[in-house]
Amino acid sequence: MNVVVAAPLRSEALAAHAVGALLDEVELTPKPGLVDRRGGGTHTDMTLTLMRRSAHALYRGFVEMARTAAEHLLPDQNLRVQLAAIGRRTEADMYEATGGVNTHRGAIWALGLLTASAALLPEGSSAEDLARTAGLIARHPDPGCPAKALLSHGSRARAQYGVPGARGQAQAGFPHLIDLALPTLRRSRAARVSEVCARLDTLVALMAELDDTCVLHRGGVHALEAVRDGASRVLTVGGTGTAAGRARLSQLDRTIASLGVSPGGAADLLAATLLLDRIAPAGSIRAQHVSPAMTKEASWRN
Ligand SMILES: CC(C)(COP(=O)(O)OP(=O)(O)OC[C@H]1O[C@@H](n2cnc3c(N)ncnc32)[C@H](O[C@H]2O[C@H](COP(=O)(O)OP(=O)(O)OP(=O)(O)O)[C@@H](O)[C@H]2O)[C@@H]1O)[C@@H](O)C(=O)NCCC(=O)NCCS
Ligand SMILES: Nc1ncnc2[nH]cnc12
Repeated sequence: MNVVVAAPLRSEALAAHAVGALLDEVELTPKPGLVDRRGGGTHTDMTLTLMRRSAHALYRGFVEMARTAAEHLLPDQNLRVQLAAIGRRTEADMYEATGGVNTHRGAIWALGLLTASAALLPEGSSAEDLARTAGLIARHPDPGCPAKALLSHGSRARAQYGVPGARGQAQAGFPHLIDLALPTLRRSRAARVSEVCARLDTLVALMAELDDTCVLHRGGVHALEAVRDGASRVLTVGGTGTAAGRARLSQLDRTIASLGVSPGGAADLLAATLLLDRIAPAGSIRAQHVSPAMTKEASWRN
């Protein structure tokens, strides 16, 4: 049964799910190269405590994004402008909480867009509809984007290697979430591996397919190929729920440590997957099954 929650409370519930998904991601262990319960991975400036503090600091921004979207009704240019302003304020909250470390910039982007689209659509909407609507919002231009944004690691990697990066992923409606990560999470669960292994399989599936600008920025194409190849090798022997898969995950951990890279984009998309899993459970309704009477704004969802 879907419980309809009043808009302000729903915004807070969505924000709590977004923060919960970020915490679930960071606590997941062992994650190659990333911050987890073992330590900072290949990051010299991040710790588990810092990542937890960062996740909590984003709550206010996610509430604001959800409230703004709920009041707005349409995924239009105006909403994009408002979300970008809130997104930049939320980045400032992150930097304040972390003493200037970029812990969750990509996550603010991905989970912010998904939180906003969940607030915009009827409760119980499917993951596909949430991701597609997030993509509609992301495709509008961002006139407030400062010139210095072109100097970000992601922008440089996109220009140098011609990959779509975090922006392209969102604008395409998060295909890696819908076609890869969420199906992997649910398939692994159905195979009755532990929840930790199901989440690790999801991370590894993302690492095997993503053009992660974090990896490209630090290690170039050679490192990206090594990461993707090592991750595929975990999956080809049945994933992290098998002894062979676990051995290959350890090998991937060593490879990534020796390359000194970090799959930060895959980590963000794992958190986004866990958010969708929380707010759009398997079997949730698709747009074509939503009565137009449920919302005046049904047309843009079809
Ligand atoms: C559109 C924006 C995402 C800006 O994008 P851009 O590419 O210009 O900027 P980046 O700052 O590089 O952010 C992209 C981050 O997204 C993650 N990511 C990477 N590849 C992908 C991918 N293929 N798909 C999805 N997501 C991806 C990744 O984030 C994680 O890594 C961060 C650490 O990165 P970095 O600073 O490079 O770290 P280190 O390697 O550790 O640095 P050194 O130690 O080497 O110095 C970490 O934060 C993770 O989150 C990419 O980094 C968007 O941010 C934007 O426009 N924002 C403006 C506000 C806005 O519109 N908000 C919308 C509100 S809903
Ligand atoms: N666990 C993690 N480690 C490093 N960077 C990240 N970005 C998002 N999650 C991360």
